[in-house]
Amino acid sequence: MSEPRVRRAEIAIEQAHVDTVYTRLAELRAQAEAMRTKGYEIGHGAGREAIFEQASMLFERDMMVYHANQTLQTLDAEYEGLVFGRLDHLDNDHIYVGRLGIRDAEFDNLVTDWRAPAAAAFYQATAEEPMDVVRRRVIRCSGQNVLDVDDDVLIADAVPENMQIVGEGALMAALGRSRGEKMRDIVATIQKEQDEVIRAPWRGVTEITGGPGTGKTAVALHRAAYLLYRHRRQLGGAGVLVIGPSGVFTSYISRVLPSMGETNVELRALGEVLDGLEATRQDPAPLAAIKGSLRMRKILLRALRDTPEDAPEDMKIVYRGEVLRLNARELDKVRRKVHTAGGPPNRSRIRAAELLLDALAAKAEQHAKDDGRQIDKAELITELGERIEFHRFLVVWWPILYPAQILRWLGTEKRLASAAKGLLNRNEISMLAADFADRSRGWTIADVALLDELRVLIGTPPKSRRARQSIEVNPERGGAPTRPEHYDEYSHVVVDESQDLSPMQWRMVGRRGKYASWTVVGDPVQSSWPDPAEAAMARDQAFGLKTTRRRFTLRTNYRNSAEIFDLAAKVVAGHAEADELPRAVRQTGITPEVRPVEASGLEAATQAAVKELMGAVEGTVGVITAMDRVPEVEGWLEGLSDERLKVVGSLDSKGLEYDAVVLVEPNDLITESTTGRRVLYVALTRATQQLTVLASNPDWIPAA
Ligand SMILES: Nc1ncnc2c1ncn2[C@@H]1O[C@H](COP(=O)(O)OP(=O)(O)OP(=O)(O)O)[C@@H](O)[C@H]1O
Repeated sequence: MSEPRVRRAEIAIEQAHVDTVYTRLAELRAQAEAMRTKGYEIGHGAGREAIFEQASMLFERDMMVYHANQTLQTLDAEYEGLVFGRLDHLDNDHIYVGRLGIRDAEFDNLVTDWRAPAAAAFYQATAEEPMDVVRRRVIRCSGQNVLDVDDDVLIADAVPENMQIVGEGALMAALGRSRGEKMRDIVATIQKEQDEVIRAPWRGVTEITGGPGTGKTAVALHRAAYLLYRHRRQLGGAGVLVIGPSGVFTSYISRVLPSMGETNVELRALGEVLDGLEATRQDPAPLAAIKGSLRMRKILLRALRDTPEDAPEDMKIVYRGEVLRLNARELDKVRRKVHTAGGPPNRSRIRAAELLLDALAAKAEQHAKDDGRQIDKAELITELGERIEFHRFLVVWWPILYPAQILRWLGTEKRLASAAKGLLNRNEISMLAADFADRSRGWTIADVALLDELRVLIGTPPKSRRARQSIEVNPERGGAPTRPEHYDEYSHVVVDESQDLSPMQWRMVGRRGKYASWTVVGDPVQSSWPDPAEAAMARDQAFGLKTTRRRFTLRTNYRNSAEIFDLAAKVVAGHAEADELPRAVRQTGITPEVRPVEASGLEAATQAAVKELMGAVEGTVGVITAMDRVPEVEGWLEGLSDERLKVVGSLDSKGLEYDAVVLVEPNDLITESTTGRRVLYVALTRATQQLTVLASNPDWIPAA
């Protein structure tokens, strides 16, 4: 048979199996629906039964509804091709590999879940170590239709006569395809070096390093799905948290886990880790460097121990006809004494009241001594402690504190200078105070870590502490748990772009992973954080005492064409060891264009380049520029609004990718931060197919 006919015949064979799978899926769905309905009926009968029977019925109902909902959720996930692989073994048997395990009514396997041990050979078998696999087939589907098949032969001598072989490389085909707005899963083409990371043990800390486009993010997400599948009992209940650099990034990766049927993973951007906040704004580099450093912890601690802004400066109270008075210095002494005990202020008001009463008693004793009298101290404390005016004083002198309020106080240069003595210089103090004083633009991403630190330092007032609930499982939401505020019991935490976390951010994330194992993804060469040693220390503290640490390095760049990556590698040549740069596997024959442009002609040149690239690629086009130029460049492109087009600042482009990129003024990226070349390297490695650089100054590219 000719190649197209063989291909068509093989597609038809796989289509028949895929049809069987979908028919079975519909049956399973109907069964789960029926179970849910039955569950609800049990609940309705409960009114007429004895109390203990009611309770057990309600429990049974909840469990049935919960399980039915979970099954439906798994079955209803938006699978982009439920079946994607087939392994033909030496013993002439074969299995299908898919996003979900499915058995027929006789309990025979129709599809093996990709995470099951039996499917491991799909990713691990090679011609050198074929693991009894003769042919590995990738099946490409759109919905329920098989579009194509692609084979690897692993034991050439064992191919039986009736076995047909089709295709020339599913991986290359997948890499060459145009990109949409959201990242896709890679279950069908996970490579061996990636599979080892995905299936590494769950305990301890797993570090994944590697250059741009090596699949670190993809691998970390598939690892989360794998761990939940294999260790659901240990990890599922407490939950998995995935931290990414920005909301744009978490939105970009948001479809990957649901497409594998995994909905019980929380994705949070660094600006959203603290409940109730969604910060998206980046600070300019010098401010971010201060806000992220560990010096801030000391500053915050001193700030919250300072006298609150509206606190009264002295206290007067009448006891048995005599005025007892505490002046500012005496009150300060009491305040310091309360803080010396080290408790969070919002939990220390009782202690503050006790010490104030002690100070008042000491005053009364002093007066009495001067007059040659005696007083009963216990009686005084009881009587004054019950007085309404004492309580009125206490609530303003020792108010309940709020994190945002403390940062606002630091907007006063004098207050900040006192809290930052010996830690910040005068320039830094003015810059930071001016920033905290101006709240008109909302919080920045770096502020969120400060607010979270303050939340813990200040403590929860006793009443709201009591109101904290444990995890509630809501069966109506398909089992997705509603977690209490500031939940900190995740069983596994994934941190992406970890090279950029500041020490204060590591502290914030560490708080959520006190009991967790970790997967930490990063590339030091792409770092925009200026003090890696301090960040490494804070990171190690976040991991706690966990001793097992394994590290994997991915070395193949699957995103960029080799031509694009060659250019990117040049700009970090002096900032990276040769083995820190990955190898790009795909040649396109299209070299990136570097266009010299007059600064005055940038607008027109950007519009022209964008139009060209929109015509040249099918998928997304990203325009990357320095952070503070984003609104200006957006203005230039207003007339071209198109869903495929996005303007993004350098720091916000981390982790993203586009079919084509227009990079506007690379020199601006270098000068906007202390790690400018590394940020430029990030920007240059976002394109899968085409890159155009518009530069009014050639300094950004080192001379050959
Ligand atoms: N085995 C694979 N099969 C198909 N596509 C892959 C594979 N590995 C990676 N990719 C694709 O390569 C691109 C880059 O992957 P990813 O974003 O995970 O890389 P990264 O290492 O996190 O990059 P960066 O450090 O630049 O953020 C993505 O489009 C991803 O889907």
